[in-house]
Amino acid sequence: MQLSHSSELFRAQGLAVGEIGPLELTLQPGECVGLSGASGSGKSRLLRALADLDPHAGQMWLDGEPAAALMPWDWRRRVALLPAESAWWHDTVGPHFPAVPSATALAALGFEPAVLEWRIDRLSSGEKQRLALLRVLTLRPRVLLLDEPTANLDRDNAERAEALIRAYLDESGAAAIWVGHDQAQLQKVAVRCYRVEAGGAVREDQAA
Ligand SMILES: Nc1ncnc2c1ncn2[C@@H]1O[C@H](COP(=O)(O)OP(=O)(O)OP(=O)(O)O)[C@@H](O)[C@H]1O
Repeated sequence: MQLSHSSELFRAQGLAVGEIGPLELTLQPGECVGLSGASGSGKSRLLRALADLDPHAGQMWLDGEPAAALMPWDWRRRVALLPAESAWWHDTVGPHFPAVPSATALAALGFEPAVLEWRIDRLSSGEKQRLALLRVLTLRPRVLLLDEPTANLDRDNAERAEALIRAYLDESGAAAIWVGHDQAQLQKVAVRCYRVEAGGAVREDQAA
């Protein structure tokens, strides 16, 4: 089925993984929505299902095209997951980037270009988190799946990350789903919020 809502960027219909869901969600260009819930409620599993990384029920569309029409790797490049714990497999930072990030982009998260030469084993958890955010943005995804993207950051760096993500959504027309525990932050960054309830039901959070 092809969808023809001209301004609709993304749709998930009946998305469920195990007992988590179903999630009914549409995203417009530039929108960021929040996803919260108790620890272990299933937020990360839902993000992995949205990235088509794990088997799931339901259907998804991007720019009107069904997920099934795209190769899984192509879907994951367009609907890109920033996991809570990033993976690093080269010795230094630079080779992990599909395209060299600009000095401006690095500076936006507090780095000098020399960071690209740094060894991975010297990175702090917050440095890894900021660099992983820059890395996923270089893919220029249409939908960003953000799993607690500022959990390891101090307030200044968290605000820098929030501003960079907002600037990317505004400039590209992409959308984001932001998993977080900090309700004040979610209210600031998200246009609306969903909550994974005990038992796995996902509801729009009217209190947010
Ligand atoms: N492949 C899987 N199959 C079955 N259960 C799983 C699988 N992966 C994770 N789980 C379980 O599902 C539950 C939800 O995990 P998930 O990582 O999605 O929680 P979360 O809401 O993101 O939690 P947190 O806020 O602590 O990061 C956990 O109890 C976890 O052990």
